[in-house]
Amino acid sequence: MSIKVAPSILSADYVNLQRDVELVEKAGAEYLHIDVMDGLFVPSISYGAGWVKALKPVTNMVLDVHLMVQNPERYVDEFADAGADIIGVHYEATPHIHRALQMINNKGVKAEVVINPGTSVDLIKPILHMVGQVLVMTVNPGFGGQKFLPETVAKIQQLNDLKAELGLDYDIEIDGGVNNETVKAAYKAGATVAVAGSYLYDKVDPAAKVAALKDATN
Ligand SMILES: O=C(CO)[C@H](O)[C@H](O)COP(=O)(O)O
Ligand SMILES: [Co+2]
Repeated sequence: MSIKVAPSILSADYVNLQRDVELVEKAGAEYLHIDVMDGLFVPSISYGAGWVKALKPVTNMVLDVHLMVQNPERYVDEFADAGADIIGVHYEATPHIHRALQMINNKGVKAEVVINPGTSVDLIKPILHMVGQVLVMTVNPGFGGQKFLPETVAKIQQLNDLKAELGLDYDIEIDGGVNNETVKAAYKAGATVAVAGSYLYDKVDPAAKVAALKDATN
């Protein structure tokens, strides 16, 4: 089975957002990745729960919300109520990662923990049983268009091994610098979902790029 594709709207044309969303959905993308940035955890400010609410009725894709926000537990209810299907919180963004994941699970939303390139998988072992998805950042968070960091592949492999060892069933998502070449090693190591922003949207034909990611992981 090929990798699930999660286009990041960070690189889409905001004035023609519905068009760009429909393009990738028709091409077979399963998730829509929504990057929320607060100007504190990461330098930029992007968009909030209002965008999730607006996108909910125009797509059947899984709304995959990546909170790059300090103390994300402050916003869990708001994003869940807006229609998020998955809410991801950074291990590095809160001293209360367990509580944040509890809150997401209590809302009936799939909980995701996110780790930066400098964060070890060992640190999230105690909470892996609480998540439906782990997001391994393959760049440092905050910006689209960066280069994939190959040293993150070992962490994907470790998470895949742990899944079997602990008898758990989470998806492993990768985010940052993903294209039809970099996706290959990550898929081989166990990645099941690939976020792609600039690769899909910066140049021509996002639909062909969705197909290329699937072909590269077939
Ligand atoms: O979380 C993110 C940035 O922090 C984005 O999802 C990611 O950067 C996607 O962009 P690209 O595919 O261009 O690297
Ligand atoms: Co992201």
